[in-house]
Amino acid sequence: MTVTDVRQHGDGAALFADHVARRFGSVRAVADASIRVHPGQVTALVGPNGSGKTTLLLMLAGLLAPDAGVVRVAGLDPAHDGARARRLLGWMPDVFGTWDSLTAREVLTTVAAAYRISAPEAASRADELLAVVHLTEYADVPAHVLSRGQKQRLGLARALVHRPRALLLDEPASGLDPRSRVDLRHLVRELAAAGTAVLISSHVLAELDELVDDAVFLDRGVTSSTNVAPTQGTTRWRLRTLDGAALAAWAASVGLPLAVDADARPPVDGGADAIVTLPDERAAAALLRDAVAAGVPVSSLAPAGGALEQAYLSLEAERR
Ligand SMILES: Nc1ncnc2c1ncn2[C@@H]1O[C@H](COP(=O)(O)OP(=O)(O)OP(=O)(O)O)[C@@H](O)[C@H]1O
Repeated sequence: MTVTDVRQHGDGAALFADHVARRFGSVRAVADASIRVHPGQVTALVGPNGSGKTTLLLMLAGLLAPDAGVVRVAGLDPAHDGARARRLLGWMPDVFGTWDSLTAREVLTTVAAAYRISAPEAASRADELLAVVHLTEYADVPAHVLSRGQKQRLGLARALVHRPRALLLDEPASGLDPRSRVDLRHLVRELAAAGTAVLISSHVLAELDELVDDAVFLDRGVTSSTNVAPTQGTTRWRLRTLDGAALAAWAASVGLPLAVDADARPPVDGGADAIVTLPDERAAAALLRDAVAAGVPVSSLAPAGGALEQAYLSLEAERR
């Protein structure tokens, strides 16, 4: 297969964007974005506010045409094969939208009808999905009565009505309580295990760490070169001691560089927090053993932030 063929057919990816760009007047919302999500894969689309995440998702969903570049959904071009591409795709926008007069159940059966799912099948699919997102008791309540988090859950159910092969989730966890976030994680992993490709946009990295297989970072409309796996093993560790002077003296004696931990909550009187950079968990265990043996009162040593957060910060540092 030639490079042109790969671009034209999407490289076997369920979701594929290659050097995609999109402007709004003078604003370059997406400048050069490339992404691949294969069946069964969960990928995070991570970037600061205004970096172009929603714009990129809208292009993948076929709701916005790119000015340049190639978008494919399971090999189909949403611009020319819109109906077939949409049939394969589930889209959960960051806000639920105006479906206010319909009940939760009607929202789902209406979407099912749009996908030409028969009425009996639509009714049973709606019941099934309302149970999945824990909204069964709200089935016959108008959607506008639902809370923000409940609307989010209904939005997720709506995206799943037609059993899509690829799923685009824009900030799906915003407004969800902790229980619903855990449920969302389990549901997304189940969908992926069944072969669905999932792309999740978020700037809340902590909740993505356990969920995603890899991540694409977007900054000012430009993706990092390709999908990157969250770094395995943690490099930055937060060390807290009850005696800052003892820690400083021991670190100096063994040549261990300590960095100030700007994010730490204030330590107890005389105590201190420091960031140490370590290659892996074995090094962390050794450091803890040696510090305690040298009489440093260490009260905790833990990874400073998740793997995704660290990958994101190191990428940001490289770009400065
Ligand atoms: N319809 C539009 N018209 C004009 N500018 C737009 C439009 N949509 C997005 N933009 C601009 O494009 C840039 C990227 O916006 P986008 O919504 O894609 O970012 P985002 O990464 O999803 O942000 P957030 O994390 O805040 O949701 C922003 O500067 C935004 O103001």
